[in-house]
Amino acid sequence: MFQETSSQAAAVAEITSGGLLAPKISARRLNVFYGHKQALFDVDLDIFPRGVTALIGPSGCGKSTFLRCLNRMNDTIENCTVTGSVLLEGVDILASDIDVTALRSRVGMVFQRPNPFPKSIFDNVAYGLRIHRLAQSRSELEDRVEASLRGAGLWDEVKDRLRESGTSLSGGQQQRLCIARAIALEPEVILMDEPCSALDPVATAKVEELIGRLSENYTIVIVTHSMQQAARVSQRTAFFHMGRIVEEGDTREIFTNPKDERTESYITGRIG
Ligand SMILES: Nc1ncnc2c1ncn2[C@@H]1O[C@H](COP(=O)(O)OP(=O)(O)OP(=O)(O)O)[C@@H](O)[C@H]1O
Repeated sequence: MFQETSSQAAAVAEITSGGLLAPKISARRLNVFYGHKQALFDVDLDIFPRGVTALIGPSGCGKSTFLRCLNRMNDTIENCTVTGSVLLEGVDILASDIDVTALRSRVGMVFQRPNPFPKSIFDNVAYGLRIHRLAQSRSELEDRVEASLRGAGLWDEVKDRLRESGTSLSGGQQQRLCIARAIALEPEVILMDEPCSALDPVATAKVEELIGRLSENYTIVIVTHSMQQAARVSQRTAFFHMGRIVEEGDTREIFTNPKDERTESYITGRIG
């Protein structure tokens, strides 16, 4: 269950070396309401730079709601109110004067179902670069598209078909295309909401391997229903239950020596 690449091991060492690193993101007293229904209750969580933090817990416990707070995706949901603070390198991203478009280019997101635009493979990756005017010339655009596709481990599979539609790819390739689209903007943080739930085991393994490589350079937060996946890809884990964080910390510790009986029940399959 706990096979680590050397880079993941390095990330673990860095993250766990006496807590020397400042958190990349700190959520404090985060409360989220959908209308009158409260979905998160006073959630505090630090997310450390680089490496992977997994959010686990039973269905409806608030994992996706929490994830969406980290790049203000809850703003798009009518009736959703968020209180508390989410500090990204010390700056509260929930503040009213935050440029949400700029925030989302720093904190990218990959969704449960691969959602490529109905555009060519090239244009899917080029889209954000064009919108944000991140390439000054056609050749720079092409270079950045190639680098992003290489970064997502997809280049060799698509280099001869860049003009074909993104939707013509397999599900696993589409998800890696969405990851390429996210990393094209060189975000600092990548949020992943069950990125493998629609994929077969082979495609899942490729995306997990990719997550391991990306975690050398990016801070990754992943929601997963698979405890095996959380154990394989993450160095830190937070266990949510009924809108609260019950326990969080080193993944190995959470899975081998949980402190709270609700965590233990969940990881041993007694609640779920
Ligand atoms: N758009 C919404 N409108 C109203 N209630 C919502 C909305 N999204 C989520 N909720 C409610 O908020 C609570 C937390 O939901 P959330 O999707 O964050 O949980 P989750 O842990 O990600 O669940 P799952 O694992 O099933 O995806 C649930 O009770 C859910 O019904």
